[in-house]
Amino acid sequence: MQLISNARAFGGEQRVYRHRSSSTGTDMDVAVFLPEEALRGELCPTLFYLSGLTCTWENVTVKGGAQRPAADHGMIFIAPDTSPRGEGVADDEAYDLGQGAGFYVNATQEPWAAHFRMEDYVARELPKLLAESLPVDADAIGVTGHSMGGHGALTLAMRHPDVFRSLSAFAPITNPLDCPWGHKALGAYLGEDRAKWAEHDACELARSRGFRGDILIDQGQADGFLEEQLKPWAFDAACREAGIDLTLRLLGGYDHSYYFISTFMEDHVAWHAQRLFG
Ligand SMILES: N[C@@H](CCC(=O)N[C@@H](CS)C(=O)NCC(=O)O)C(=O)O
Repeated sequence: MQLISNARAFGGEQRVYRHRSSSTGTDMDVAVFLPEEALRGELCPTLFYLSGLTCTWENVTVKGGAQRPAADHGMIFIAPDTSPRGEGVADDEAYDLGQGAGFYVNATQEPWAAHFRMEDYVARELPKLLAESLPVDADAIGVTGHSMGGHGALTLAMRHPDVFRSLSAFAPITNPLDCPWGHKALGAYLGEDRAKWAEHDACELARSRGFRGDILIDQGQADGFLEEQLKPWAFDAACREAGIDLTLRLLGGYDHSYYFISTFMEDHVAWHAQRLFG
């Protein structure tokens, strides 16, 4: 891993690394906040934050406000990119497909299949690479995310319970089988067989695989994507059916932006800290 930047923050360090990814076949950038404990070499619980459409590692790193609570709890905070990037990588003019919109799946369809392998990257390659290179406690990794990244957090945690032990999300896409973003992206990456989409639908996964812990979701009630794209009530119903303990907080007046995320980031870091510190 090549260190691209490093800045002191809250007694720790905010770093950005670049590394060659065997999953995507591209260089990937990833932001890593290390608290003071990690700088001393102590193994630390670690929270992955998966970002939404159009984002890179940078949005949450500069606007999410995660560093102070991560430092307070002695947690490492990881912000991966949302897709492979670069000239040789397929793309689409729309903001909700291609670069910046990897949807945390392994694409099987052309022209995406060569590089768009974000599930392997986030759930397999990155936890291993980080645990080998930094004081990441591989037995204490949690995952959260926003919007498309909330979908990534919910689905990857349920598909990879050996990797992710605690789970929360901000305004997640909960039912891609039943929303325009989901139809477009999963159709493009996985093809038209809806049975393949169901393997990456949080509602379906709640019923088929479940999650052994409890789950926190925060959702702003003034979020413009709420009714058409996010549908947290669908996930609420699925969790009730599956007997999963979901805390769904509907927050009056909050929208889809990083003002919303930064307001509640502290609660999410604390949620994961309570579950990861054994
Ligand atoms: N650009 C899109 C919306 C994209 C969007 O809202 N992206 C969210 C994630 S789904 C985000 O985090 N944007 C980056 C930011 O706010 O820094 C639109 O115009 O409708």
